[in-house]
Amino acid sequence: MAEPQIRIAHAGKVFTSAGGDVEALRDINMDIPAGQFVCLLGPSGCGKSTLLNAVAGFSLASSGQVLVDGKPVTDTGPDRGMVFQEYALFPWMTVAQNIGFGLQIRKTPAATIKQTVEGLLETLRLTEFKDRFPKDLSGGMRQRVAIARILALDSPIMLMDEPFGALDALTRRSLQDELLKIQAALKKTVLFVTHSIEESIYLADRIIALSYRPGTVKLDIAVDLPRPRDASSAEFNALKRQLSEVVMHEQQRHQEAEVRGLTVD
Ligand SMILES: Nc1ncnc2c1ncn2[C@@H]1O[C@H](COP(=O)(O)OP(=O)(O)OP(=O)(O)O)[C@@H](O)[C@H]1O
Repeated sequence: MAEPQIRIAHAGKVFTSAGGDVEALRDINMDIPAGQFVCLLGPSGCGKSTLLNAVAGFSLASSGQVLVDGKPVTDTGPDRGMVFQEYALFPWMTVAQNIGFGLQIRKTPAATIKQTVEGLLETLRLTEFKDRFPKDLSGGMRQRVAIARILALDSPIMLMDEPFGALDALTRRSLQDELLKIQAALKKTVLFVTHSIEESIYLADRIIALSYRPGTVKLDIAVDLPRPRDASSAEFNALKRQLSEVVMHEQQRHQEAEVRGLTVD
């Protein structure tokens, strides 16, 4: 069998601070093949962002292994592009400049940058906004720019941390659909963090639900429903019920821990 593109083996993460240690992740194991769309699901504080950051190389695992294409992650890299919830765009650059920035850093020839940026502006329906600055865009458009920016670098892996969490329901659905189209066309591997059960079922080939602190893999399931997925179908709702039970249970542990001011182990 082919090597997985991302392998996480017995990974753990402990944050050390003056107030004491926080064990955010414990013994996380998963193999993700190239081209798979994986949603990491769980309530606030279960370690979803911590796990994504360990794959991105922003903040490394404190134990175990995180491998990308067989190599341990020790730093960020061009093979992994990240999209955050808050739109991490450069406010002083136009849409087109934001999209082309990574290529400019790589010293890509200007003609190639122009061609790539124009193609992405079209794919993400941003052409008429190319000369605007981020402050003059809606939230949905800013996230389109953020997606275009990592597509420009052609990273095979897209890491997305609640990218649509701040958007209204309609904009969110349209970006979800665009992302699915892009992923199907470009065969990217996507690791997508969300706390929305519905979003995870709508998007994912596979859903991995994490438990509340320390984050462990609570459930790892394939979603085989045909696309586009119908959120009102019986199959969709059966899966929603199954996942709700898991997530609600962890949410409850989170709330109890907050009330007691304690860490749940
Ligand atoms: N730098 C840090 N120092 C100490 N504790 C941290 C640090 N970063 C995260 N944590 C703790 O680790 C746990 C996991 O945090 P993380 O942000 O990964 O959760 P999450 O599932 O992404 O939550 P959310 O959906 O709220 O972003 C939390 O309890 C958090 O308080």
